[in-house]
Amino acid sequence: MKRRIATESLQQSGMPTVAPDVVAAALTSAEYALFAAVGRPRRCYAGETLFRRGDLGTTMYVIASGAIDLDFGDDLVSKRLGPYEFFGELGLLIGDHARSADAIAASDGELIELRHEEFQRLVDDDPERVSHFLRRAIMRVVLNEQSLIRRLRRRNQDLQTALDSLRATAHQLNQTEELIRTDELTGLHNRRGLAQHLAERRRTGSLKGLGLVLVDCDRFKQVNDDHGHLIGDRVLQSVASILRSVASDGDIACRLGGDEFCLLVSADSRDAVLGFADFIVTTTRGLMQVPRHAEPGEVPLACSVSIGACLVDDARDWNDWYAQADTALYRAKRMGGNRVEWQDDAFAAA
Ligand SMILES: Nc1nc2c(ncn2[C@@H]2O[C@H](COP(=O)(O)OP(=O)(O)OP(=O)(O)O)[C@@H](O)[C@H]2O)c(=O)[nH]1
Repeated sequence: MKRRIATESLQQSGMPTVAPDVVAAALTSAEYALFAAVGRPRRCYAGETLFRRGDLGTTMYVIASGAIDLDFGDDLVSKRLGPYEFFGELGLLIGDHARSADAIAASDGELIELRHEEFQRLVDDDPERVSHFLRRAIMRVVLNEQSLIRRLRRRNQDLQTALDSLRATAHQLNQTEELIRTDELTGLHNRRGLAQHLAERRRTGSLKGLGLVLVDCDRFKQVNDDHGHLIGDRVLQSVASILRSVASDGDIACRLGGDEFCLLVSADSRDAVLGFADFIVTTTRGLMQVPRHAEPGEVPLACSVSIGACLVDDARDWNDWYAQADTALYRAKRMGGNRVEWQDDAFAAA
């Protein structure tokens, strides 16, 4: 029954059909009698190692009683062989072959050892039976190799699947991290994103030559009150777009919360920082004047903004820079908004 199943599964797998007795791992009783007549009997004991993977060997073994475990290592399936089954035949057939498995006795038992001299006597005594045995032995090696290749392929596929799923998870994590540091409404960095950016710049020593532009919408509450929250959102998005258009690679535009934004830009002089700030104020002003014929009522595209600007002292931290820029922003608000104010470091310290 076992033999029939083995042949059927081979046919299903598209491999060449082989006679059932060729596939069998056990010797026929005639073969066993022949091998037993010339081989050397040997006792083995549970746990005894007959050979290790990689050992060179020229002896073949037939099991007379007991059981032997073959362990091919590398997570491959181990095999347990019983009476009449044989192993180690490649060593005998091709000479000094590196063993492909550990062979360990699973119980006490009897083995028949065959070395080259004994095998030569077999060939002389019964060449026909030995030739039949040889064909089987070779076919068994081929089948074992093919089954090994199939198992390795399957393992490879499993690994590939695991790798794909790891990649997908890493991608999702990246996306989640991106979401965590991004402001949902405007797509700018949020405070967390800004903090990460600053920590990274401090770590790499690249906080020199920066300017801070602190932006706050003027009378934004009124926009919400007059036109509703959705229009308010759109106005915030317009301001965010202007900041984004100014930021180059390495700069960071951020929504600090509500209607407050900031831009941290590469700039090594007051004029350079003021250039960015003026552009933002002028552009929001310009947007407020764009005619909106398609819109019912006077729905604003933007609102005016107040800006406080300063140069960043890399020996200090965010709280100091923010306080410095905020001093200027507060002044701009007090003066009616829609303008830029500058704050020197010395003035902040005073
Ligand atoms: N539409 C909208 N409104 C927001 C959002 N976040 C905060 N706000 C509103 O923004 C308004 C900010 O109001 P205030 O802090 O008083 O500032 P302001 O009205 O601009 O006044 P000044 O800064 O003094 O010119 C509040 O009414 C908040 O409810 C948001 O995500 N969307």
